[in-house]
Amino acid sequence: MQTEVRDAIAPQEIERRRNFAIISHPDAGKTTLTEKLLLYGGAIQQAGSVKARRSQRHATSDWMAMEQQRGISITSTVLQFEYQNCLLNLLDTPGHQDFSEDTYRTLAAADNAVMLIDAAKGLETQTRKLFEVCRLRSLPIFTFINKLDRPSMSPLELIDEIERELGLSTYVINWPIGTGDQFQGIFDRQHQQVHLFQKSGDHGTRKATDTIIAANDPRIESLVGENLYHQLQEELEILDSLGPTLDLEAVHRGQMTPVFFGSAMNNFGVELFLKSFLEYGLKPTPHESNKGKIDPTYPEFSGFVFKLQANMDPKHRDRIAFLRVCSGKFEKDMVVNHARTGKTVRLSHPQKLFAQERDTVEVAYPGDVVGLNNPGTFAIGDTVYIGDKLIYPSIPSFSPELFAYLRNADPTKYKNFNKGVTELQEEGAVQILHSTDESKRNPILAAVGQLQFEVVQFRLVNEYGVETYLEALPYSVARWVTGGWDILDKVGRLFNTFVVKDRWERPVLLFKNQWNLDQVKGDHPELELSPIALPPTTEKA
Ligand SMILES: Nc1nc2c(ncn2[C@@H]2O[C@H](COP(=O)(O)OP(=O)(O)OP(=O)(O)O)[C@@H](O)[C@H]2O)c(=O)[nH]1
Repeated sequence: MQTEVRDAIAPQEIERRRNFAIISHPDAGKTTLTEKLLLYGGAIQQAGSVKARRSQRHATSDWMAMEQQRGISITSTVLQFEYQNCLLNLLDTPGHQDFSEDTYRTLAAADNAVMLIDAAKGLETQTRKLFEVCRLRSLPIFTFINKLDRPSMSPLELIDEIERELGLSTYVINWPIGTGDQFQGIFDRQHQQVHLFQKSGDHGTRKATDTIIAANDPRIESLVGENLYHQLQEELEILDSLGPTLDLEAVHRGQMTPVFFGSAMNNFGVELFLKSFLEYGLKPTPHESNKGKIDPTYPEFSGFVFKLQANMDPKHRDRIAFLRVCSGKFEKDMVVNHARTGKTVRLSHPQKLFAQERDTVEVAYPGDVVGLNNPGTFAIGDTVYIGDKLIYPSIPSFSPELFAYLRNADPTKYKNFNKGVTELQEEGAVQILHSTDESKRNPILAAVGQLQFEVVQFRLVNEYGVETYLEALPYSVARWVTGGWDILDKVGRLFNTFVVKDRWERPVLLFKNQWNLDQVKGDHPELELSPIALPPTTEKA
């Protein structure tokens, strides 16, 4: 075990970092907003290049050819960029909702979430689901309501929906003046300024310079039109009288969300959002561990793995573990302790995962994410540390919604089949359950979306040389039995329920629908059922 105590890291390296993930429903504009943020950060010269780089990479990738065929993104990266001397880490997640398990895990490594909403649609299913995951972690949420240049719901209605349905209080930082064809700009309540909207002729591929005028400038009425001007005055009065003041502590506890309006495509409202996010967003936060909260200023290096990904570069058949740095300074080639195995590991070839480009990382600080070479060393949730033994909490699995037996088409390849299934399970590509009937050996794939199945089958052929077929099971809800097998034995037979076991041999109940689940809950109030599962704690230090 390494005993050398390192120097405390420069506090400004922690102070200037902000780490966040974007949660949204497909099509709300996540890619567009990401590109605009990178544009302001100077990480790219022209919006559109992230997508372009992605597709270049697709051309050289094999299993990710699926992404290209379907025009979806399965992989995720971490985009690091600087703005006004702050360093932002955007934990980018797959766009497609079938891969939301991946997003759930990524949220475990995020300090802040940006909730992106399409102004015409309001809250949508995927956003609600991801919001629930953020709530579990009490993540601060910054809301950006997008596409104001298109016909939208009323802004007051949008705010009301967030408050009512998510139980989140709102504080409006900027307010739209008109929407759709009538969209004239936004009112910045904090600086008492109006930013006039100009449609960007080039789809906002370059940075925009807003025309800003002071709120008391007499020209505003004529610039935005008499009707909208009066409407704005009325709405601002409503906001002033109803809305609470910005309570930063409540924001940081995830109970109040600062709200911004804009149009990512037109680069409008994006910079104002970015500036406020830097001001109010949480800096790298302390993380719970077996030794209590570990502050980012703790001088020893520590971090945890939140995601694994294989074959990002098919030429090398590589496997990457995404490590979130929690404390101390990460240095290339450092030797660290691996909490789960008790072994020491040299962290060689660390990578920065900007879009699809890889750069070697020499140093990294709390809030950063580093890509580590992973020839099977790391599993999701693993802690690495220097100094006193630390263990960060495991990363939960969420209820899958689709289930199918996976059958091996060629029994002579059973070894490859088993290896492939085990490795894909460890990587978190899919959850695996098993029937309690020993004669039924085939694993049950359990996923959030159909495409997860397809990726597993595709990769089993491409990486393990095994053809498989699926036999769908008619269930849509899974619940872990908190009390284990004993309580289940006491309860006796359950109707309309399929009892299976997870990879740790714990009981899981599958239901056809919510109604069946509610019925079982009603009939057996003594059964404690959980939609979330944590790996069993193998060790306490
Ligand atoms: N009118 C208008 N269109 C927008 C705006 N922002 C994004 N869009 C369009 O909305 C569509 C979806 O945007 P994307 O950025 O691809 O959305 P996404 O959320 O990344 O989508 P997924 O990849 O499916 O998750 C695209 O056609 C964008 O051009 C906006 O401010 N105004």
